[in-house]
Amino acid sequence: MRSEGFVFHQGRHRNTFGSDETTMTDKSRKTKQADSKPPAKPGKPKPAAAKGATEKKPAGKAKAGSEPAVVSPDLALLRERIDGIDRHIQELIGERAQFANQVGKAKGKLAAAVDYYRPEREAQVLRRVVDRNDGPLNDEVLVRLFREIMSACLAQQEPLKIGFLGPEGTHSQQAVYKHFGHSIHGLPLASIEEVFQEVEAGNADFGVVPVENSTQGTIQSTLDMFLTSGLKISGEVELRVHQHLLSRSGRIEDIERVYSHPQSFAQCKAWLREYLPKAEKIAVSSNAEAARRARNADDAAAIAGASAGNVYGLRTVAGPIEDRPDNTTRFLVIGRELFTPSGNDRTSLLIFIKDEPGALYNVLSPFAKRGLSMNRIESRPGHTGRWQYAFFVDIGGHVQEPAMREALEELEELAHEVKVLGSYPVAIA
Ligand SMILES: O=C(O)C(=O)C[C@]1(C(=O)O)C=C[C@@H](O)C=C1
Repeated sequence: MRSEGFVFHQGRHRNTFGSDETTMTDKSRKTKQADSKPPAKPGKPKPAAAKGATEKKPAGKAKAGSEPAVVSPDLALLRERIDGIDRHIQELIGERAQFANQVGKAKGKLAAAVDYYRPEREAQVLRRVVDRNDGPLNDEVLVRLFREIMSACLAQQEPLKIGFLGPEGTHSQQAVYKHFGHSIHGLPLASIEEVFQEVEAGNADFGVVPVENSTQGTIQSTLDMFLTSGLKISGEVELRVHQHLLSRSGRIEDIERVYSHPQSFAQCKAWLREYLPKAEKIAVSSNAEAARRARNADDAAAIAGASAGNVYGLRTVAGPIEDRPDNTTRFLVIGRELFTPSGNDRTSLLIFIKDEPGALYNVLSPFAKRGLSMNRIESRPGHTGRWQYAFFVDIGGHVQEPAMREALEELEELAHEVKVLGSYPVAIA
């Protein structure tokens, strides 16, 4: 049970764009994460020391948040350097955008924005960013910045249209921004089913849907959609999910009912038992919907992400309040086509096994034989009537790579039916 790591808040919480959502790659765990810690007390940012310059304390005492009338020469010099670097960065971003435009033209006259999008190339660019990173900024921060640059470069053609489980302020929306950057056109939709439908109909270029949570397990409704949908998985996003208790008044003593999505209630079970054992718990379709309802009464609260609090003007009563501090949700990006290998990919398969002894062992052996690792296996009723189970399996590799291609050919003989749901880059930072 959680005994520390959340704080009760008194004021309206500040916009924490991106700072409450980080990922859980091995590399990121190694680096010190300012943004994966519990909310810190407000403090003055520390500038990184510029090469060859030492910062002396400015003479005279300044009030917090203000500066002495005469700025010290050292401070002025440091700012001059920053100004120069900013000019340089800006020129380079402009130059990059021009080249990205030329790349777009080199692709020929394509029908729509989605045809210019290359997730495998973006993954390669971002992996290089991570490989090059020597600090002081951590991998997540740098990946986020470069994501935004690529997002803006691509949007020169036309912004991508991305469907997600709305309304505004959901963790799904955060996952959209994390994967595609902010230069997109987001389409908040009413259900996961609708996200699939809008991508199938071509009204959205891609959709982002939650598939599993580290605390709560699989989101069955998403997996079940793949049983009948022809859509392909083109990416995955891992999002550190922090839950907050949000209300209009910001006072815990006022709260008699709490709205949230069932998954979020489950993620905060111990906290609720300890601090709000008597409050009525009301399940709704999303956390953002919970926040929307909580804004209408002082005795109501919502469990949701910080961004939902910003969207609906709620105060943070306490947070983060999830029982497990590593609470992470994995989302899938769904689209209409398969993309080429990025060099570090995962393949998701749906395998309908034959109703015979050893069937599961048989269907997995073609991968094991070739050293292809299985990251995940999940069984669901097959919905076919005749065949009892469908297995969702994630394997390391891409369908266009020889070992995977051979394994799939062998598998075709052993399984009742095999559906390739997608081959896509492994989530980055
Ligand atoms: O390399 C490409 O194909 C590009 O279109 C350029 C670029 C980029 O900005 O780096 C932009 C969009 C694509 O999704 C991938 C990369």
